[in-house]
Amino acid sequence: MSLVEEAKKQAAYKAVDDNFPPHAKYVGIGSGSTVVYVAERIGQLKNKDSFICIPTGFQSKQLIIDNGLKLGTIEQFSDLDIAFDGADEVDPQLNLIKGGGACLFQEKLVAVSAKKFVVVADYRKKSDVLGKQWKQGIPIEIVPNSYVKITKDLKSLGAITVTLRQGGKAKAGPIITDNNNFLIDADFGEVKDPVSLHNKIKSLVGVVETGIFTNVASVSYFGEEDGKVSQWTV
Ligand SMILES: O=C[C@H](O)[C@H](O)[C@H](O)COP(=O)(O)O
Repeated sequence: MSLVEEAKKQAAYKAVDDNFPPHAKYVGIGSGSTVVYVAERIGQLKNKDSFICIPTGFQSKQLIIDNGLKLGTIEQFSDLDIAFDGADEVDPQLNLIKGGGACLFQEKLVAVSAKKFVVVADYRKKSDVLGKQWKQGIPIEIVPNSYVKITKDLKSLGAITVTLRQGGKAKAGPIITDNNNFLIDADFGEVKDPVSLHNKIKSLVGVVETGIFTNVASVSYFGEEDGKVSQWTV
């Protein structure tokens, strides 16, 4: 296992061990490569038949199924005891950039529905200020036919570059999210005021959600290069 992969695993295992409520009924499971180890650890719990897991997208649903956990939906269970998820960048106030894996709307829905939201990440995600480490831009989920208008609007708001994310080798054309939307990456450089930037972007017609998460995480676990796990809390 590579250093980064080991760091992800250590952070995820400790996050579950420290935070999983003994009598949890409803648990949110996020998306990405770090949360794979969260699902693995939760799948090792002896009482895993006593709670229901709520996914944040297709990959997350598969993780729940593959680890022998009970699956539910956010429509059925909208008050969660806890949720775990990864992040692309984390600042010391626990503002986050998320959506590098094209999931963000369902992730935010699950995160804000949980009494406690725990972030799991490796050492590369720590940052003084959002936008310093994660150079790809702020992921923004949009309704497909609004992309031309929103591209212009984001530039007016100060975006340096605005890119309609492509599906890569496996798909000619833009990536389609789990909610059948498009995804834009807008580079605003270093984001000094994430709440204000989120609010401005969110007010544009056609924007479904932004990948700026503020005032939602209460603790973040980071797997370090030396094999230890560090924590930031607010
Ligand atoms: O869209 C993806 C999610 O926001 C992920 O949680 C985020 O990209 C972090 O993923 P990873 O754990 O693979 O770095």
